[in-house]
Amino acid sequence: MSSPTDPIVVWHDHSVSRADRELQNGHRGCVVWFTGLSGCGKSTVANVVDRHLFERGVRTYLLDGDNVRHGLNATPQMLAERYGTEFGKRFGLGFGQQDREENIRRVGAVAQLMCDAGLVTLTAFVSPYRADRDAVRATLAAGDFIEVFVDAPLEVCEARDPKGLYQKARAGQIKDFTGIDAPYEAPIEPQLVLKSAEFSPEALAAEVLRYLTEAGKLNVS
Ligand SMILES: Nc1ncnc2c1ncn2[C@@H]1O[C@H](COP(=O)(O)OS(=O)(=O)O)[C@@H](OP(=O)(O)O)[C@H]1O
Ligand SMILES: Nc1ncnc2c1ncn2[C@@H]1O[C@H](COP(=O)(O)OP(=O)(O)O)[C@@H](O)[C@H]1O
Repeated sequence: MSSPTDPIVVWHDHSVSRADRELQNGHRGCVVWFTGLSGCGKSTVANVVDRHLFERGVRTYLLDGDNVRHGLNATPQMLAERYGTEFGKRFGLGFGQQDREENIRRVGAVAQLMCDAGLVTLTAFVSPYRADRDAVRATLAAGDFIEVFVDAPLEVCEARDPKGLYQKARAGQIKDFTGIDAPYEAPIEPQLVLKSAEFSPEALAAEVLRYLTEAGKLNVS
């Protein structure tokens, strides 16, 4: 686990450790990182996993791209309404490569804090760039980052198109749309591959729960 250092901003150790929290929770903290094309099923399967874990008494939380982009990683337009255009331009995030890099960096830092707090932290972001996902993995201890590739063919995602975004992207109304005119770099060695064009959300969620159980994340023995 590597963290940057700074002579002015000095790390302060907590009096309550991650191990203390995991013992109280009765399970480990970790980050379950769902990645895949828009429309592949990240949010759906992550929500099913979230619900099952919650019902089993696991302390869990779900960070979803669409939602985080309304607050922590709001768009320039959203920020401009309250903070002004210049502020929005400087801190708001769109979908260019560097904005996506910053989106993933910020949410990766939040996921690291939640993992350290002993939460099973689920993240559902397109996160198309391998380097961005690898940078998050590098901030976590070995085994804490569980990469889940939600794998559906582009044509299936486009046929689903629940928000009509593929249609707008094809019409040139949205630029830099993943899979259309922006790349998606599939994971090379993910911990899990979920074939979301072939199996139901419940079946895919069961695969994730099975992995977490077998990896020892859902107990502290
Ligand atoms: N240009 C472009 N490319 C991809 N996706 C777009 C774009 N514009 C808007 N959207 C909608 O935003 C959601 C993706 O946000 P993410 O934060 O997950 O994207 S990323 O990780 O920064 O690539 C994604 O949500 P999901 O469909 O749930 O994946 C899209 O609906
Ligand atoms: N395993 C699945 N099988 C069939 N349809 C699915 C599956 N997972 C998701 N869907 C449907 O596909 C669409 C996109 O799902 P969503 O979870 O929003 O994808 P993402 O979060 O990756 O954009 C939704 O209409 C959803 O109901």
